[in-house]
Amino acid sequence: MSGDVILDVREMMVSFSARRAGRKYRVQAVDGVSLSLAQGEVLGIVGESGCGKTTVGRTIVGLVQPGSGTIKFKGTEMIGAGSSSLRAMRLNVRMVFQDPNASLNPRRTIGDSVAEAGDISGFFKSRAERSAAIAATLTGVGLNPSFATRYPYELSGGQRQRVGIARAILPTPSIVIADEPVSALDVSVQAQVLNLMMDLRDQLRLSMLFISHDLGVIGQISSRVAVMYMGRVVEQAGTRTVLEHPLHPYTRALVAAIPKPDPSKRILGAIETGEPPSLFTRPHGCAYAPRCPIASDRCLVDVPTLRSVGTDGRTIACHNV
Ligand SMILES: Nc1ncnc2c1ncn2[C@@H]1O[C@H](COP(=O)(O)OP(=O)(O)OP(=O)(O)O)[C@@H](O)[C@H]1O
Repeated sequence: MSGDVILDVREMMVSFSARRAGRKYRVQAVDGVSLSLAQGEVLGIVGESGCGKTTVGRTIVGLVQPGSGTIKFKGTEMIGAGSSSLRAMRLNVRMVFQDPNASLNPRRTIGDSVAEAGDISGFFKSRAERSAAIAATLTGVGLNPSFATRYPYELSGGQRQRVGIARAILPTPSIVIADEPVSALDVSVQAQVLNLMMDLRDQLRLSMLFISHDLGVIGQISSRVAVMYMGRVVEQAGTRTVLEHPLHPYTRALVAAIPKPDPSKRILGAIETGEPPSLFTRPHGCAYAPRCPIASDRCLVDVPTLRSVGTDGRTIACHNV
């Protein structure tokens, strides 16, 4: 990784209480995740539904409290920080949510939604400045400024997600955490919204955490990828390295599952053949062992920790590669 680190997460642990068959459990949604993000970098976080990706993003922006760990934004610890540091961080680290229908208030105009963070923080000096900033931001995400007086129901899904992005970039933050920002959209619209995010990354010099279950989508926008499985990072490396030479057996299964133009060349990975994981029945050793084609006896008892492999900053948690 090059450049200044602006976000540094160490050993993040997050658990939730859950009920199953009348009994109360604590499930460990995030189990010791460490990540860092450099200025202008896009780090993809990929993994199956329930692996804890969203919880990592929501914890970084302060929507979920971690059990332990550290979250440093530009060198300042955010967990337990005073309200002025937290306010500054909230304005600088913003989230684009998966479902623009759920994240936009149906009773607020688009302009009011886009200006919300600026309004709360006292960013705008005058009504005129506020209106101009809304118009410029809507234009920047490819929407006509006249959308400011409209309501979410008047917009298509793709337009609503553009509003979701506009909300996250006014005022301009340092970091955008995009949680599955295209997965609720039609395939034809996905590419347009992805292109918009890449343009904004370049124009505004944004750093991004880009969360997706789809390694194909992650591959288009991210410079590095962290692969998560059951609350842990199992492999982290440059995107090309991950896509062209995946090492962890789970990463290999994810890469094999990326749709190929020729369906006969599509390999069925273990991810499609094994049992999906459950946090209620976490295995003792490596969480992936029950689905892993190369698991050994050690994997059933001993949790692998991340170690460096090779020279390009790749880390991997596997006993057998
Ligand atoms: N508020 C909550 N209360 C209880 N359990 C939760 C809560 N939020 C998440 N979980 C549980 O934590 C685990 C991780 O969820 P999370 O949403 O972070 O995963 P994910 O990888 O983002 O999956 P998805 O793509 O389906 O959102 C899941 O088992 C989920 O049910």
